[in-house]
Amino acid sequence: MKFSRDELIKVVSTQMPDKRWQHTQGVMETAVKLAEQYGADPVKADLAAILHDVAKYWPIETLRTIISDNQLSDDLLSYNKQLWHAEVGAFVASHEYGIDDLEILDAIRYHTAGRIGMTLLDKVVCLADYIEPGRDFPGVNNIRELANHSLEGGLVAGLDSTISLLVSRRQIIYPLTVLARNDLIKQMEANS
Ligand SMILES: Nc1ncnc2c1ncn2[C@@H]1O[C@H](COP(=O)(O)OP(=O)(O)O)[C@@H](O)[C@H]1O
Repeated sequence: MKFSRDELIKVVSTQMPDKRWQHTQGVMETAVKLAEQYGADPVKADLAAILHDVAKYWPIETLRTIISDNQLSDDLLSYNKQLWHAEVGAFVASHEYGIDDLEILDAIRYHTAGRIGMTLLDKVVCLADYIEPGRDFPGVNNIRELANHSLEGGLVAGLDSTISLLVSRRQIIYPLTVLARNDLIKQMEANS
């Protein structure tokens, strides 16, 4: 079944604490602005942002079951659980909320890890997740500043901050994020 935007907002907002819904609203606002600035579709950016964290607070065993029962990218299951909600979010958007636009589904799926060959919409949603107004972590203002001038530059700085954090905690890095970062740097070099 297809949901209206208002219906989506209602069903998604009830699946997370207020604070996370506020974050989602910040991502909606920022993703639309970035889409307008960098030539992505603002309507798709808004929908992907509404849904990006829909599964963030689902029980971890539910996420694991959905990923393994539906043959979603199950290499994810041997990496950080924090990555799982993005894959499940795309699945739920498609199977429960009738989103059939692959660009929107991919932007949800890759909003945390990134991927090689990120689309404009992937980049917008992933960067918006780093810099929405409610975010407050060391270096966020630098990422915001870079994002004013370059979508890829802002995103590389965002991914670098995640990679640095993981390195500093000696945590295992899901390699797709490193590949995404390298690919964005290549794109920037090719365009300079
Ligand atoms: N490549 C990766 N490998 C392992 N963990 C990762 C990777 N990328 C992101 N993460 C984890 O996911 C977290 C960010 O997930 P995100 O959905 O943006 O959550 P939040 O919105 O709560 O910051 C990071 O802080 C890190 O712990």
